[in-house]
Amino acid sequence: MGEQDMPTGPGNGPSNPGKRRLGVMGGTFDPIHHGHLVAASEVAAQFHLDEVVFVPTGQPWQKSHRHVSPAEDRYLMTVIATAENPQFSVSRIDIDRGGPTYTVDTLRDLRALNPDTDLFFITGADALGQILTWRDSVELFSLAHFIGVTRPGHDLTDAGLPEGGVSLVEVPALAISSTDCRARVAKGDPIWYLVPDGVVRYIDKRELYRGE
Ligand SMILES: Nc1ncnc2c1ncn2[C@@H]1O[C@H](COP(=O)(O)OP(=O)(O)OP(=O)(O)O)[C@@H](O)[C@H]1O
Ligand SMILES: O=C(O)c1ccc[n+]([C@@H]2O[C@H](COP(=O)([O-])O)[C@@H](O)[C@H]2O)c1
Repeated sequence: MGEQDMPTGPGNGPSNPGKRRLGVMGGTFDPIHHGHLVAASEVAAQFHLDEVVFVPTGQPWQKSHRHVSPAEDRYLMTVIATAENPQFSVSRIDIDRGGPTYTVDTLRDLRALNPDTDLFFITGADALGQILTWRDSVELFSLAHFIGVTRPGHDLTDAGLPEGGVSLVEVPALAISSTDCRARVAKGDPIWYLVPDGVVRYIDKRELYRGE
């Protein structure tokens, strides 16, 4: 996409020449898989992002009904998965803050750490559909532009969300979920090529998901 095709206007978020453009991909990443990586890569290209920071949750309060792997394991798998891409980084802010993870805190902290930067929060169709249940959901849209990406099995719609606050993006669809990866490991099925090779080896080394 050339500079002339740069997304602009109310539906495509801010276009402030000279300002850094930082993508934010929040997730529990239990484990991180190629669906996450493809979504981040595609949005980075389409929205001319300078960098995408992956932010593993500390305590995902909407997943409190199930066992979540230790934050350090999820953080390390995210580092392993993103290490080769110079445009990707990983932040510990949600883990180090402690307590339940709220995206409003993530975005406030990232704004403070990154002055003169426009933030683009990347989220899948399933999470986008739930956003009005998130803490301080009205404030969220003043802190970042939201980008909803397609995910097999979930309709991608911005119905009910503030006009101009959200862009919808088609990414090459990968029907991978962390839930399915965990279930495959528990059954002894392979997860090669669903997650990066280093993540397969880390899961094996740490014996994650075997008893689930
Ligand atoms: N295959 C996928 N395609 C596009 N987006 C995805 C995909 N998998 C996850 N996402 C998005 O990535 C973000 C983080 O997802 P998360 O870490 O919860 O993974 P998950 O696969 O949904 O996990 P789980 O199955 O445990 O709920 C969410 O916004 C989610 O919608
Ligand atoms: O802010 C909230 O209340 C909130 C509620 C649920 C999910 N989120 C965020 O949505 C992202 C994906 O979450 P999850 O649990 O689907 O991995 C992650 O960054 C979470 O912190 C945020």
